[in-house]
Amino acid sequence: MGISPYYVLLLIPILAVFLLVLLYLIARPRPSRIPIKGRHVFITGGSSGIGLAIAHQAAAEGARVSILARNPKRLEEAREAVRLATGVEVNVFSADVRDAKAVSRAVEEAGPIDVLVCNQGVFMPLELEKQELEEVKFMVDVNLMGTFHLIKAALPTMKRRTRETGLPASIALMSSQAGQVGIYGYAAYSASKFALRGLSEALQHEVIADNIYVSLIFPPDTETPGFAEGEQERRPELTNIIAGSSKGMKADDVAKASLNGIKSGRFIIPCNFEGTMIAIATCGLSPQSSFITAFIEVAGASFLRLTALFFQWNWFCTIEKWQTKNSAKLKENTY
Ligand SMILES: NC(=O)C1=CN([C@@H]2O[C@H](COP(=O)(O)OP(=O)(O)OC[C@H]3O[C@@H](n4cnc5c(N)ncnc54)[C@H](OP(=O)(O)O)[C@@H]3O)[C@@H](O)[C@H]2O)C=CC1
Ligand SMILES: CCCCCCCCCCCCCCCC(=O)[C@@H](N)CO
Repeated sequence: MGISPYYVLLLIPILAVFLLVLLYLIARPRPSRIPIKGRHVFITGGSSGIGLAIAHQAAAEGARVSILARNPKRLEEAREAVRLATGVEVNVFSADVRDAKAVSRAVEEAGPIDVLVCNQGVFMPLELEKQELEEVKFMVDVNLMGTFHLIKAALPTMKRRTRETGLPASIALMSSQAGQVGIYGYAAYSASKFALRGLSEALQHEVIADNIYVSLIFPPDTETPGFAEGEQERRPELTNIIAGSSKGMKADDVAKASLNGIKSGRFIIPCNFEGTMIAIATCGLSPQSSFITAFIEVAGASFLRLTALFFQWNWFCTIEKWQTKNSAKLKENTY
């Protein structure tokens, strides 16, 4: 007599179903679809790399596209490239995002925005000790302050537009996997990208009543002109090794993941498999509209923490080995 111990096993699926139902009820913000077709998508840094790839795809999907960057020649080339590929005429705006007035003029001229993609960004990896404060400030100004300027300029008309059309809108910010985990060589860059997360979490609370969804995009190393130009050879070798833990991507694939995430109103948008793992490991107190992802976050928490600790262990070992090797070399050279 008595209850068979095997009944205990039944508890697992029952708990899982209970948890799924609970998460379905409480996941916030409520899921939404954000249409792109026929709507105004404004992309900063849209003349190169990831931004240009997003411009191409948004145009191909029937959006009205505007791009903003500094260099007018590169903007014209981008306009031409999108026209050749899709037949769509892109509006171009030359401005430096560090100049709040110039940003606000461009945004006004472009007209009300439905999807704002703050993608402009600069990256100069270097150990903080060797990096000039000027470069630190440059990254913070372009990556963080530039994003503030854009949102401040676009928000009032975006709000009016969602009220008038009844359709949800989106503000998407381009962070980086280096905005989820700080790694060697990225003290300044990571600071500028982590900051976007605080901005996004707070902003999502403030704009949900206006039917605006905030998205944060976290790409790994991506093949772009900006990445090819300086980063790969300039980057400290330890940064190369650690960043190599996450598989690199093509700009087109990052753009596809970004647009899919934006259209589904996702708060956090990972781009590759490692990115999905990092997103779950670093979910923290962030908004989550998908109850399925919420379920994975809850069920996977301890396992992913353990995995993350193994990654850190591996990285610290690499750093230690590297430094022992280098100090040996240094000694050789002095004798
Ligand atoms: N490539 C990568 O490995 C990764 C990139 N990212 C992020 O993705 C975003 C795009 O990167 P990626 O495509 O590689 O970069 P690129 O260097 O290829 O392009 C950067 C774009 O931003 C514009 N831009 C730069 N500074 C300013 C400024 N002050 N004002 C206005 N526009 C500016 C550039 O135009 P112009 O110079 O004419 O102003 C260009 O259009 C960045 O935010 C980056 O941090 C995230 C993870 C990985
Ligand atoms: C729990 C499981 C964890 C799994 C793996 C963790 C891997 C972390 C890799 C960090 C990569 C940082 C890339 C920065 C890209 C970038 O922004 C620059 N190219 C500049 O643009």
